[in-house]
Amino acid sequence: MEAVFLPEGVRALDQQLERAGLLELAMEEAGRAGADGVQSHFPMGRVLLLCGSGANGGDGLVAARHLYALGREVVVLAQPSKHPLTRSNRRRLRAIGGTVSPLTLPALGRELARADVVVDGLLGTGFVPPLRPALAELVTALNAAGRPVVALDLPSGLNAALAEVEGEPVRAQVTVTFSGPKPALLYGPAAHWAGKVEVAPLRVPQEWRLTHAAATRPVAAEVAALLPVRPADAHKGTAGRVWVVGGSEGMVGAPLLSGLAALRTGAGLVTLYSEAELPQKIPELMIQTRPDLAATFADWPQKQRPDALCLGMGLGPRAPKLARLLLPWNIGTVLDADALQPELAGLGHAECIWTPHPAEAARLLGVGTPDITRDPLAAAQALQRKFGGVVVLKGGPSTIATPEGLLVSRGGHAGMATAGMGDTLSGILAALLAGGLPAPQAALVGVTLHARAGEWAGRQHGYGLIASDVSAELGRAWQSLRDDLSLKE
Ligand SMILES: NC(=O)C1=CN([C@@H]2O[C@H](COP(=O)(O)OP(=O)(O)OC[C@H]3O[C@@H](n4cnc5c(N)ncnc54)[C@H](O)[C@@H]3O)[C@@H](O)[C@H]2O)[C@@H](O)CC1
Ligand SMILES: [K+]
Repeated sequence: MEAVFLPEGVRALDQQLERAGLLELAMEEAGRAGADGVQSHFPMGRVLLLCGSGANGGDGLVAARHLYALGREVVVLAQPSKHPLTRSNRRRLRAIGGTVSPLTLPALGRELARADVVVDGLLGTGFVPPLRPALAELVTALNAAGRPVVALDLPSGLNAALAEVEGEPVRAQVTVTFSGPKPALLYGPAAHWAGKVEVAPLRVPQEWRLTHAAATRPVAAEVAALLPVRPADAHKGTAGRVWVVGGSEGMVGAPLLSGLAALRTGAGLVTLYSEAELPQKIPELMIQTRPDLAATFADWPQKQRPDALCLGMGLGPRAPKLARLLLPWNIGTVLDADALQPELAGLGHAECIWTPHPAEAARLLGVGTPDITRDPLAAAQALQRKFGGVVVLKGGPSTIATPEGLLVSRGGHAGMATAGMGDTLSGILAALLAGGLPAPQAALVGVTLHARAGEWAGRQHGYGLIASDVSAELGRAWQSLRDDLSLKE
């Protein structure tokens, strides 16, 4: 389980490490991980290390010592520092023969011309934006030189907490981040400045990391362990009955995509309820057309209710009314598209999953879309508190808010930014709920399967993949996730 950190969490963890007498060792490990990152990605040539005045600069000085000890040609330009560990690591570097020169614009210009790779140890989680002009000038010169950069913890000038970019941060090819990733390394546009992100967890107790984490990012084997296993005597009635309630005049494709995905995720029986005529394109889907769905469901006998509902895709303005009617059924319920309306605040129960994309999330919270995308963790949490149940804030990556905390998903790719992808996810989630997974687990497994199926489909179709290609790959995604589990065992 990887921990996702905000700056305040890093500070609290540092204080705990300091009390235990471990902070110096943590800096040693961080700097060494940075040096290893340079060695594995840029094993040749002269290394220029830029070190700031805080602990990020201290990590840079440790990295310089390791690289020097490995025989690399090393040049260090550093700002003056009052930080005790940064100062002691400057002394250690000098003690083994390394040199440290003042970081000035002319010195930087001279050394950039001779450097093969640059290590950015200027600013980490202690950065408070905006970048002061003197440092901003250095960053601009560094980026303009076009040398490959390995950033320590995060590219200097990025606000670790946010996905947005203010001013010009360092552009890195590789970022070695410590303890766990920060939101700026996970979500675009900030993450685009970080290049390839490698996590060096540092050998601190896992509970300490998790205590101070803002969110967690489960590894594949942890998600795979949640995949439901069906008993050998399963039949279509026990494999989960899903109702997809959606579609309207001119919007008939969306519920079909959800239904297809539910089938491909293993739902035993999938029925589509719609007020519009839906084309019978998939013979395994049962289609029920009713002139007035609210009247149909109003006195539906409890015994004949499905195991899970998938509500809202292409449903139109009647969606909130139907949601009000169906949420009290208290069964697994996915609310998507037209069912994502602010008037439903507070109606979510433990087994329901709301699946907004950023624009829908903005509508639900009454804010602008940029307010959602700059801070997806805060947005997902605010949605969960306002609506109840579980929230999947869709994106690359998706953010899952449960009553117990926040999760960040892995996987997926830009080719999945096409129409119908959300309908597919909703169907997957409904099938997992119908199969008996509690909503928080269904959300995590569903988002992961969706992303992985998208990766498989992307290998074949590239940016041209369409939503039904993702459903077609769900079986392979499921299987490959299971394989991750057996690799771990
Ligand atoms: N638990 C962890 O994750 C560990 C983190 N470590 C490192 O510690 C770093 C955090 O260290 P610090 O809290 O000392 O902070 P930083 O080193 O990130 O930055 C603090 C320094 O930046 C300057 N600064 C802040 N805002 C600025 C601005 N707008 N313009 C110009 N300069 C600015 C401050 O004056 C201060 O000197 C992490 O990023 C990481 O590199 C490791 O050393 C040890 C373990
Ligand atoms: K940095």
